[in-house]
Amino acid sequence: MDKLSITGGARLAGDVAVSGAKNAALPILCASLLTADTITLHNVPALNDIGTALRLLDRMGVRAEQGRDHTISLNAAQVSSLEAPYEMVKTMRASILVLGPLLTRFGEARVSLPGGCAIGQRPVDQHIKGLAAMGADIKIEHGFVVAKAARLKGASIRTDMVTVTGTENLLMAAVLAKGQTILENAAREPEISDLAELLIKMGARIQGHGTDRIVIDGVDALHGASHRVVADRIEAGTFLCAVGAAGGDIMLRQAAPDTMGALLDKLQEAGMTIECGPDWIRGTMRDRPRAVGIRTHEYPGFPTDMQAQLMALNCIASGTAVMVENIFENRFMHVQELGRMGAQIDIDGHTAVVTGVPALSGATVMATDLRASASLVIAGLAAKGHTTVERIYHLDRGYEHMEQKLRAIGADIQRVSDKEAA
Ligand SMILES: CC(=O)N[C@H]1[C@@H](OP(=O)(O)OP(=O)(O)OC[C@H]2O[C@@H](n3ccc(=O)[nH]c3=O)[C@H](O)[C@@H]2O)O[C@H](CO)[C@@H](O)[C@@H]1O
Ligand SMILES: C=C(OP(=O)(O)O)C(=O)O
Repeated sequence: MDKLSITGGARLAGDVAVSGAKNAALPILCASLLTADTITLHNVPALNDIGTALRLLDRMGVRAEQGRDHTISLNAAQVSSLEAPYEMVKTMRASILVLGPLLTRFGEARVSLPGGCAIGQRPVDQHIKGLAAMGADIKIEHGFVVAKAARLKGASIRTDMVTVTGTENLLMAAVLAKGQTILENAAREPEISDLAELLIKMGARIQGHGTDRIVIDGVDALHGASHRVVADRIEAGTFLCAVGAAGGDIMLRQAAPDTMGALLDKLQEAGMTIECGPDWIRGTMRDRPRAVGIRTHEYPGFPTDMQAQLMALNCIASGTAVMVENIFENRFMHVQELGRMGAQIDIDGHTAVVTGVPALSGATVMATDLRASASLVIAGLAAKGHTTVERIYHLDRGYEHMEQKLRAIGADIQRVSDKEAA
């Protein structure tokens, strides 16, 4: 398994091009199942999760052609399997996003039930409840969600909690359903709006995306379209936190600052100077950061996917930060590893109290999930001495060439592959 070897202390300065958003690209790839025409996507990030999604679609008979410059064309004219097997769903929970498209276009689907994962149980009961309300005969059988419906019917659906992939699955199911679907308590994440914009280009009739009430009038068929995936606000935020913790001056290009309000406010509160244009963000950090408290919340609140990275910054900030994780029950797995680097963090339930120390000290640490891994990298960049981050396959799931992008702005960071380490 690859590791990252980091020598901390370098100031970070320069330009970074932000990749397309993993969490927008994954539902958008699955949306290709909704039509027999070709969908052409630009700005698709080169990530392991995207590879997994393409392999899953390939097994179903979707033909994909990878062009240059992060472009992929997909054609689902010859779908031959309506099943998402366990081996794929277990490596990527977002595989559940094929359920809505398969069921609504082909009238049946068999998708392995995702298990829990490091950050929490993450059930998919709301996806199932919504599809049942649209008339699907849906049950759990031998670890699979098995669903059938001659044609889904529009329905009024209020999910019990705000769910991102739940909203996406129901949105994709509703675009080909008969009649009108109203999704109440819908998630408002920018990745949902990005998916809705592609669906509208394909001929779907959707209103209210980006709000908590989405109204969809089903159509009989969708057609081909092309679309550029929105910038990854979490990747951009991760680089800003790295500069916030290590010090420096970064220019993020191809970014979407309008999707990052809650984080940008907090970084300014921490002492970072932020300037933005329509598609760029410049972040400058000259002094030691000030500790900043957050409560994670659904968009437009502070994203849970940025909690771990901001915690790394708080570890070396002046003052004490109270950080509350409201979305996932077990998303403090990085705390113990940060502690091995000298961080002072107390956890009480879903609250972490981080008392900043003047400096962290490098150590060997183990990554446990995607954003936890990113927080350990940030801590390593800011720490004194040498840090090894083990098990970085989590990082490769969601960050495109992270170490190369960091090296280009002055970080001393190397990937050590299995063979070299042996
Ligand atoms: C691929 C993708 O886009 N992943 C993102 C998506 O995950 P994901 O869509 O899985 O997260 P959800 O928004 O569904 O989860 C929010 C909360 O609702 C709970 N829940 C959800 C669905 C359900 O049927 N039942 C239920 O109880 C979950 O356990 C969690 O506690 O949104 C999360 C919250 O912003 C992000 O951290 C993930 O990066
Ligand atoms: C939790 C995340 O992703 P996933 O839902 O794919 O596990 C993430 O992107 O931080």
